[in-house]
Amino acid sequence: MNATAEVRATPPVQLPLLRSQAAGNCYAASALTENFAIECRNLSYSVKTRQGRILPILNDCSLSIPAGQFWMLLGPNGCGKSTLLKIFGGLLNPTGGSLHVKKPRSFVFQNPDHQVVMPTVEADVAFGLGKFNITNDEITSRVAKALDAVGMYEYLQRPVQTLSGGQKQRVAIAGALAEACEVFLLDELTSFLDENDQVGMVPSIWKMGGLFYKLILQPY
Ligand SMILES: Nc1ncnc2c1ncn2[C@@H]1O[C@H](COP(=O)(O)OP(=O)(O)OP(=O)(O)O)[C@@H](O)[C@H]1O
Repeated sequence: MNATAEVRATPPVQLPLLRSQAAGNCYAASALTENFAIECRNLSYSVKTRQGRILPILNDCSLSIPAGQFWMLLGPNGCGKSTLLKIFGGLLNPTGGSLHVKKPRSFVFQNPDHQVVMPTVEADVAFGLGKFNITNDEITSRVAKALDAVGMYEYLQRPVQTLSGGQKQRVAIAGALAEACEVFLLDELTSFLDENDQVGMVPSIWKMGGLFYKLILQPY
């Protein structure tokens, strides 16, 4: 991904279209601030191939995402959206540039099979809450609210292996919502959902996560 990637705000918040900036331009001189939910400057990421060649994947990516807003990053297949999101989620380390992401943050993978791991829907959504110092009642309440937000409350006791791909994706989203993180990172959140559900999901997440900062990445 280079300076051609676009970041667009999605409804309900309308924001001007931004473009990532080339290295050495407006961001080069100043330090990152904590004013943004996500901010990166001149970020790069490369991998080493089996032949020992350095393969650049991200090159000079700069963007600033304000807190409390819902953003979508659009770009063609293979341009580096997932890689950038994984860097924001702390799953990959950038090889260059600077980065600030508010914490805690939660990440929803493109493929829910990589995320939905517990035997039942209820257990899966509650899984990530084990790391918080909260009561069982609070866990039950958060699980119920998160499942309600994605239209899956009635599936509370369902074994996850009986769910469809789209239902699993909803459960994965509910798991992230239940954690009530500062930054909410969704990689192609609607890839397993049908057209109607895609339209409905964004407002549901917006409503549930009104206090969250969100970033969604999808191909054109
Ligand atoms: N570990 C790796 N080794 C080699 N190439 C990689 C590696 N990780 C990513 N790539 C390549 O980097 C590019 C960006 O991949 P990425 O998954 O970030 O793209 P994307 O924009 O999310 O694509 P899509 O819209 O198809 O999901 C692709 O060409 C991919 O093949």
